[in-house]
Amino acid sequence: MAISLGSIADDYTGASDLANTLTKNGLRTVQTVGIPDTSLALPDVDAIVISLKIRSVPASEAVTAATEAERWLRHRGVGHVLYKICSTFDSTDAGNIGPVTEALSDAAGGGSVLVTPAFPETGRTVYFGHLFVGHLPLNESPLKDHPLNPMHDANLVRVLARQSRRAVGLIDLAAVAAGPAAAKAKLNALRMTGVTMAIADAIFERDLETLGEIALEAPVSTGASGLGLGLARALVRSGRIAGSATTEDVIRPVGGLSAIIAGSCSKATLHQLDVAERSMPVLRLDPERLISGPDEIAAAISWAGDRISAGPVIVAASAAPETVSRLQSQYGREASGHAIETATSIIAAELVERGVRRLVVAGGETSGAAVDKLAIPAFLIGPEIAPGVPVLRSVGNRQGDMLLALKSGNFGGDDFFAAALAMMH
Ligand SMILES: Nc1ncnc2c1ncn2[C@@H]1O[C@H](COP(=O)(O)OP(=O)(O)OP(=O)(O)O)[C@@H](O)[C@H]1O
Ligand SMILES: O=C(O)[C@@H](O)C(=O)CO
Repeated sequence: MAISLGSIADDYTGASDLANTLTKNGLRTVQTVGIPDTSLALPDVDAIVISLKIRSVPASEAVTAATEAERWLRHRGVGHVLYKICSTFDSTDAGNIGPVTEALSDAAGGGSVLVTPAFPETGRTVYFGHLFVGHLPLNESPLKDHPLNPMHDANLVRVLARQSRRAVGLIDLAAVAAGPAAAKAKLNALRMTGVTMAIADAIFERDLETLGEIALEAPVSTGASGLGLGLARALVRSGRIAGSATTEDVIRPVGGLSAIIAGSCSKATLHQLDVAERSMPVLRLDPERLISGPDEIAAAISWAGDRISAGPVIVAASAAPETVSRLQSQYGREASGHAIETATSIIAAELVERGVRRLVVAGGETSGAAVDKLAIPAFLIGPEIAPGVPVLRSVGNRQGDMLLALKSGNFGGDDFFAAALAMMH
């Protein structure tokens, strides 16, 4: 199997977002959960996206997991590895984007690394190193209230520098808009001054096409789906890939029951839950009871069990920022997040035991915990439900074929949940 592009994604929803972008741009892509076991039969693909759950773990753990995945990819002949990060640059001053990028680049022999979270299709643009979410700078966007990685600085050169040993510079829009030669010259000029990581501005897809072309000349790059688009288009343009990916067969019906589990507390998910509540039963979990013992989990499973044969149900831990901060000040940020993810993953697994085969999960960490609990080793990529969210078909799991959607917290339109279920039969 000749794999042209390898990616290591720092969370599972991010991995399916990237796999969706690569597929839409012609690359036959598979998403694996961790490094695939040798016994797992993978289809013939152009790109492989290894999903890890390393966005919010200690930096040293993230580095170990990512470098192991990099070694696995290089052994399979992958020439370029994209470290897939969040389009809102979710991280803390302790990492993990800087440390992992440096480790991957060092493992590949050093050199300059392009870094850009721009993803114009979902409103993420970078100008003079400042990340915008729609019309708002990152630090004024809803990401300022993220439960695990609140973002308080839109200047990514500064954010990345705080996490990194290497010096960080900027490839500004003027250089990017002038095309690959000018952007490359800027990257080289930075390198002459000892700067080997560069945040790259990008506002339009053509900027990402430029960046994809120069990124492909190096062994490693770091970015979100926008850079994935640039890399995929550069590979197809170069003739190295036929660009023939198709998705329709992936959504062959699987039958069974359907359910939605939400642990994302993003503004988008909270609104999507309110909209879905008009047409589906929604159970709002009590997060405090979830943390303090198993009763709330048992009650949720029983509530869902009573309703699910009549149609899809939603079980949600999601809450507004004030409620989240109250809980976090009582139990700690990581402890409460982890306890809630564990609880929602148990509920997801129990529902699958009771016949759910079509499952939507909202939230990256929440999806990671659920997919791990279900022990799904890989996914094939189906058609897109909303920008960044494809239908996935499970591969190699003991429950048999399932259709899933792993929704990044901030993605999807108002009616996302109904739209997702409408594509899964
Ligand atoms: N009511 C709540 N109070 C505190 N924390 C919560 C609550 N509900 C969920 N959480 C936690 O908030 C975190 C949400 O992170 P998650 O990655 O799942 O969503 P997201 O950040 O919106 O999605 P993405 O990473 O895809 O953007 C999880 O750790 C989850 O367990
Ligand atoms: O890039 C994004 O915004 C998403 O794919 C993601 O990583 C959210 O978890």
